[in-house]
Amino acid sequence: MKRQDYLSWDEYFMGIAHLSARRSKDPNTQVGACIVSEENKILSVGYNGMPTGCNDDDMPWDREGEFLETKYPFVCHAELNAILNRSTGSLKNAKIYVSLFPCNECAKAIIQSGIKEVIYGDDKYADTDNVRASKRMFDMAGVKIRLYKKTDRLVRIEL
Ligand SMILES: O=c1[nH]c(=O)n([C@H]2C[C@H](O)[C@@H](COP(=O)(O)O)O2)cc1CO
Ligand SMILES: [Zn+2]
Repeated sequence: MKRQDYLSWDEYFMGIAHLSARRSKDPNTQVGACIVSEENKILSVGYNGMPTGCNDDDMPWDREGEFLETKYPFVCHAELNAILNRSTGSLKNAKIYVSLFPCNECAKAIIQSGIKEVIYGDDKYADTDNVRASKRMFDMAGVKIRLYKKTDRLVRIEL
């Protein structure tokens, strides 16, 4: 008989999103994204980080202060990185697993790339206009949004 406790597709892809987030240097919020095709094949992954060539150690990671002294104008979001990391082929009808609900800028990129479903783990910024704008655009564009349902399964990987 086959194993019964194998990971579901949702657990597998959300797990990869969370593992990718562990690469993030952001001291406050680590975000990971995993894009998969309609056939559940992984197309791309990403996490939030500074643009290529912009040294992590020379960039600010603060949340407050002078705008140019914070991370906000510089950091590349996990979803955008995952979209841009896809070297060839289209993302039409793909799904994106993200540990955090996408901001409005990422929502635009998600819609324009042809992604049709967003499965998110956390929505801690739900009360912001940013996220309200995302939801409005997803709704109008016919992009399905779905909260990832936690299974309480713990996966321990020895590294
Ligand atoms: O959808 C997202 N994707 C994403 O990668 N991020 C990144 C940008 C920042 O590095 C960090 C948010 O930082 P903070 O929670 O401290 O404001 O998460 C943030 C959001 C939501 O705004
Ligand atoms: Zn974003």
